[in-house]
Amino acid sequence: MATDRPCGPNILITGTPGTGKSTLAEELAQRASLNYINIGDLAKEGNLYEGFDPQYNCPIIDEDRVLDELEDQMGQGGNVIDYHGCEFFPERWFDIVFVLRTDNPILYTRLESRGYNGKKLEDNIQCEIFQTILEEARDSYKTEIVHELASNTPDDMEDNLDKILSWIEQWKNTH
Ligand SMILES: Nc1ncnc2c1ncn2[C@@H]1O[C@H](COP(=O)(O)OP(=O)(O)O)[C@@H](O)[C@H]1O
Repeated sequence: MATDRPCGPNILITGTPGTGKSTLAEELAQRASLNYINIGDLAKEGNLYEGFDPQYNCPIIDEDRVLDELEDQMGQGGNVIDYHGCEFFPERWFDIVFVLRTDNPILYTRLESRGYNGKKLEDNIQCEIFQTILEEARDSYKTEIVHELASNTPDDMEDNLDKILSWIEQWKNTH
């Protein structure tokens, strides 16, 4: 069947930092033979920044330049995008959006072991408590393509991979 995405579906894996986006998205891309794109790494490699946030001690991504950089590739399809936000991407880019969710004590431990502390740690925990990214995703995309996935344990990850891989098979059969 003809498709406007010759290389497969575009999948967004989003969620609060530490919920397991990179771990899941990299494995998914490998198993499904899709391109893995980590927005943070892409910005770093291309120096796609527009300033520095002293509060969080990190550079600020130049969203317009990130979008320009990815436009052609997203048009081809077959991409797994990994980013802790979802508002600035065009809605038309994604066929499905997964929002990873992690219980607070587990997330706290993961972020602490990543070296987060103080305000950065607290703000990220608050982000998860208030399900900020899930709300963002529901506001930015059709609700039927937004799916919440538990991401607490390795078993969760295997379940999530199975679910997404079978969704990809279905997508291929209908496009
Ligand atoms: N489903 C999971 N079960 C247990 N640990 C996980 C799971 N997913 C990720 N992790 C661990 O949590 C930490 C953060 O994962 P990472 O993929 O870097 O998160 P993110 O990309 O969302 O910031 C890593 O140490 C990773 O090994």
